[in-house]
Amino acid sequence: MRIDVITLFPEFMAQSAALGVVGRAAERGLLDLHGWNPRDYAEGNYRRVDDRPFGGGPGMVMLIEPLRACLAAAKAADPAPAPVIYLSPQGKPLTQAKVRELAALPRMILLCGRYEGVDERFLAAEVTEEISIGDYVLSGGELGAAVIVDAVTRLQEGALNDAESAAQDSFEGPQGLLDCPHFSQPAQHEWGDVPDVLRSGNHAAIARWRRQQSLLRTWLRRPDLLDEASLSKADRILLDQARAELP
Ligand SMILES: CC(C)(C)c1cccc(C(=O)NCC2(NC(=O)c3cccc4nocc34)CCCCC2)c1
Repeated sequence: MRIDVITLFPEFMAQSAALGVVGRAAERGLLDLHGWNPRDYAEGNYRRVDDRPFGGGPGMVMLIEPLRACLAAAKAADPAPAPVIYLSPQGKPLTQAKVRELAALPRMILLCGRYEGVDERFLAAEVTEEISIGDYVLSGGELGAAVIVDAVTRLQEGALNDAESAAQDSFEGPQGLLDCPHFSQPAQHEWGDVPDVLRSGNHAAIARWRRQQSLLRTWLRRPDLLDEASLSKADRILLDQARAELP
């Protein structure tokens, strides 16, 4: 998949895509990531990319023309059609379903805002959709772009090895439940012992315990992710039992 990121800080994107799974996928040619800096397309000797907002108020606004020229250059770099996605607090919340949809595309262009944002006329004319990674104040859209690059790259065929794929599947699960607790060495520790079932070698009991923990945690911490109506009978019994055992 090709991803072009329009950002005043292309080095940020390069860094965040150089490590781990994403870095490896890029090496394998599964991800073709390009950064484009609107400042390289700004006219005049000051190469302005921002200016003061009409109507007054604090801060600056990113100008139309440098973004327009920068986007045109990015589009021209590859014949494949690409949605132009603006990372924005006004966007639709990013979900794994959306990540799967984006991961299936041949290409996408991500636009990152800085300052107070982008001239609305550019958004109206050039942006396909707006996506938000969460409800908090950020300094720029680059972290949102990095989130999308990571989440989408993990889903590229061949990006994950078998263990990583299994982990991804467990995260994504049929219902998208929260993860169960994880333990490793030592079995005994001053902060507690590993639950006996995990050391029992009884794989059915282990799978049951993990499922029950995921169900219980999702119900306790993120009931919005749990659609109890669509739970299987077995899952409903596991959850009821776990709730009954709560102190
Ligand atoms: C949500 C909240 C608190 C009500 C809110 C309300 C109003 C403004 C902001 C805010 O943060 N403005 C700054 C700005 N943020 C983002 O780009 C951004 C923020 C959050 C999730 C994102 N996902 O992608 C991009 C995201 C970066 C500089 C250019 C203008 C946008 C926040």
